[in-house]
Amino acid sequence: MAPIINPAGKPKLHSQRKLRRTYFNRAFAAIYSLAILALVYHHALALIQSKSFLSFSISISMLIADFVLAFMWTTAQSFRMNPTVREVHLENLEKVITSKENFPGLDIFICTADPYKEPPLSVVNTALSVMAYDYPPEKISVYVSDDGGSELTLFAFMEAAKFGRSWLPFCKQNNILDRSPDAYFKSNYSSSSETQNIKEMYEKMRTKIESVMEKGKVTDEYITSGEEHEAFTIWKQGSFTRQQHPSVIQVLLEGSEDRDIEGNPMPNLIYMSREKSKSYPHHFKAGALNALLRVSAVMTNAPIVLTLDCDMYSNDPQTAKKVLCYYMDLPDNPNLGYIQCPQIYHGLNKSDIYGSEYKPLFQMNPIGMDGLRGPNYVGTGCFFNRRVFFGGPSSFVQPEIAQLGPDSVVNMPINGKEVMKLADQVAACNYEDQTNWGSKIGFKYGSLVEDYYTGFRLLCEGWHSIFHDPKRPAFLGDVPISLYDALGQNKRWCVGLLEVTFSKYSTIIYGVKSMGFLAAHSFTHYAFWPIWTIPIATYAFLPSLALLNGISIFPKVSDPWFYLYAFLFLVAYGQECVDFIISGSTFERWWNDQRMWLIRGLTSYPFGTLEYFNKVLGIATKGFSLTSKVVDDEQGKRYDQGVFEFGVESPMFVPLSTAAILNLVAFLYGFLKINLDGLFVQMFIAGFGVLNSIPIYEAMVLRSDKGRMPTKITVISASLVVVLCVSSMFLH
Ligand SMILES: O=c1ccn([C@@H]2O[C@H](COP(=O)(O)OP(=O)(O)O[C@H]3O[C@H](CO)[C@@H](O)[C@H](O)[C@H]3O)[C@@H](O)[C@H]2O)c(=O)[nH]1
Ligand SMILES: [Mn+2]
Repeated sequence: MAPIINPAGKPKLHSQRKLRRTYFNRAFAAIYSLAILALVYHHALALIQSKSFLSFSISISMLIADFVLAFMWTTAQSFRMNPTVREVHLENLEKVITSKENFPGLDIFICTADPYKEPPLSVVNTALSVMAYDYPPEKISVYVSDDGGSELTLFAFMEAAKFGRSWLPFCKQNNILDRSPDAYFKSNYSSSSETQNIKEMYEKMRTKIESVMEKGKVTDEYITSGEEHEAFTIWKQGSFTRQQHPSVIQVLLEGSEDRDIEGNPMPNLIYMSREKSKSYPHHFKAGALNALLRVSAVMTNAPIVLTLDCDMYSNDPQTAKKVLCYYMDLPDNPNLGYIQCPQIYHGLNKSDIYGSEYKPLFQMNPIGMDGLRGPNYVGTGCFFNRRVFFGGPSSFVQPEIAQLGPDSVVNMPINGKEVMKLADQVAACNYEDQTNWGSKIGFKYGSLVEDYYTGFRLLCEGWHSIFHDPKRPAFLGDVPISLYDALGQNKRWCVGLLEVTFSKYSTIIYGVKSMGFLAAHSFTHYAFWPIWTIPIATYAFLPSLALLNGISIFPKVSDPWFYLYAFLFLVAYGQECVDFIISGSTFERWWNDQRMWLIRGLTSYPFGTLEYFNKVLGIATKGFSLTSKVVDDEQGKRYDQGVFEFGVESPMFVPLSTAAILNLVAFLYGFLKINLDGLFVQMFIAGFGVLNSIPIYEAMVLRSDKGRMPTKITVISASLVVVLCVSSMFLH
């Protein structure tokens, strides 16, 4: 293990600066806070003056809704107080690291969990893209964790190991930028006999992998050596299932022996599927990552660890070196725990209808957090200092066996008996019994957003993190392409976030104590994400229902208080929009992002909250439902055209459609009514709802494709609107 040191008198490897808008943001926040105080006063007044039970109930509902909005706005200001951007000076790196031997080792973890939801071919592409990093290959080890325990995935990787011997030298000699073969062959590369040749090899590999996928198992005709044959025998024993099987660890490439077709060393490539048993919890991805930490410690124990999801391939071969520009400064910054690259996606449709880019979450807010303690960990594209997994900077937690410690030096062949035996032992399902794994050591257990939770805990322990967001994205990933998938993912996040919110490591108490007010508040903003459902649902239903009953709940246009509402709404929305566009997006994408925020407020946020409470009460739990990465052709086409995909009879769509219909009814009613005095704001809100709901109406009425709104949902929702309207009439 090469030490990460920085010789004195070093050239500058990276620099940072505060964004110019910082001061504007701060002044602005002060003004907006005053407006919020005025609103509180206005609400208090309304509450005191309310004359009936009904008006009191309405006032208190609006007060709570606005309180939550104000709370979320306040926590979000932490992202705006000290935004910091960084730049690396890669050209100076070779002045600091003068020979290959001095590069620190890099262990890369790739997680996959289901060959049918995460096609092995694309996992292979991810692996090849990082195996081909511009970095000494003898320093790279790629570990693939297969929680699906699938021979199909192992087979795909055996093929990848063979293809890699040609692919790596091809990339390096031709200075290819897209080192995921799939991305490369989809780009407009210049054709030559060499590229033809390599493309043919890729196609051959692809056909093989796909036909094995179709068969559902690896039959003898695909096996070329006795060694391979032996590797698959374990699956042939009848008792092997994905929930119950012994660990499988296969070294597919060994750097010290295997060479590419040009005779250069290859990186290590290791396939592993940790042992699974129904009687032990496996902790989903966090469990997989901890098994990876241990197995890699036994084999290579590199000081830098990169975690990657199977659907996030490397888009820039220089990334590992760029990251070194931060790591080499470690002596000056001994608490640097991890370097997070943003999640950026390929294949988004032009206006990103599902807001899948999550631009604020993945690209804008981390800049703000970087100026505080550092960005949150987002599960993929993150380079860790291995040491962070063993306690805080000044409180080392010793693992149970010395070989797992960050300072242990491995000098045995990774394929040797001794190493393999130990690897098997640490990949066992009962290995973590009575140990600190998941609590004080490794990735933390207890939340479905193991990434957010682990990052938060690490920063609380005293580590810092850095946000690395170069112009050419370091990694590119897949997005969910149906509304149901997008919301399902968000729902899982909500469950995970609430698990943190209500744990003893809550961001508001433990967080503030450990990392200070502002930094903790950036985490609090996410911890409370699901409560956005309160104001969104209130605003979706209450103003419309009141409008239908002729009850005015906002100030008249002629009332000076009206301007307060107008200011609060326009300015908050305006600032979000401007920030969005400044950070390189479009108005259209911002519009869809805010629409998805509203949609989540009626779907994944409340349903995630429900699921969380079910889990607490011990009623059914879903666990980690994977986001599907497989694209149905028709569905893909609709996505590319920017058409919303409903299709599923999900209960989540019921509140959404109900609100959409109600807003339309209220808006039309208001339109026909002549005397609108005092109802303008409610008309505006209903109209805003209608504008946002256009794709929903289309899906209910105009479309006949498979992605339309299921009739059942439309009927239930329409009936609910009737019920709501009638019962509200009885209330006053
Ligand atoms: O039991 C499991 C479940 C999942 N995974 C892997 O976890 C990754 C993320 O799963 P995915 O279904 O793609 O979830 P997303 O919602 O797209 O992922 C986001 O949210 C997760 C937390 O909920 C983070 O772990 C991810 O990094 C982040 O990209 C994938 O590589 C899976 O193979 C496992 O290894 N084991
Ligand atoms: Mn994913």
